[in-house]
Amino acid sequence: MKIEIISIAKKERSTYDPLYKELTKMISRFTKVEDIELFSKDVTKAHTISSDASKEAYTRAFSPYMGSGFCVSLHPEGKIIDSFEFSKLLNDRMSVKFFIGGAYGLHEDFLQQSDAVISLSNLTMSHKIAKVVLLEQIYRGFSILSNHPYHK
Ligand SMILES: C[S@@+](CC[C@H](N)C(=O)[O-])C[C@H]1O[C@@H](n2cnc3c(N)ncnc32)[C@H](O)[C@@H]1O
Repeated sequence: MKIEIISIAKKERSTYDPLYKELTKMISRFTKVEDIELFSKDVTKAHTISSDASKEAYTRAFSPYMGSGFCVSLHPEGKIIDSFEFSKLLNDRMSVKFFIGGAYGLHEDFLQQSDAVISLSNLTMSHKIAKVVLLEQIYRGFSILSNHPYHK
């Protein structure tokens, strides 16, 4: 199985890097996670235009990654699920792709194309924090699926 986390984010050092590294290492006992950060000139330009233009640019950046695998979009107004439901997203799949939007979120059309749209809570988080929470839930999800004591 392969997991990809694809986000609209500048490739730069972050305070959260040690957490990403630690959680990715924990998950590696179950599967490999690839962290893909995208921030094209198209996105930079769209940010100077409008929220809609920005969301369209995010969709263009994501489009090469859509169409294969099980595509899960992260959206504050998505479906609130618990960790057991989250674990089912990972169960028996060859490829799962998680999409984290940019400053303006994700386009409605993109959300409709996704196989699932989930919320991590009613709180809106920065994309960097959303990735930390997502990684921890991926580890917890695999722990649930394999009856590992991490999830008590
Ligand atoms: C700064 S937020 C975007 C906020 C934007 N106003 C919106 O409504 O989506 C950047 C990204 O982080 C992710 N995110 C933030 N909070 C989230 C939450 N509570 N649940 C799921 N994803 C979240 C989403 O992918 C979002 O597109």
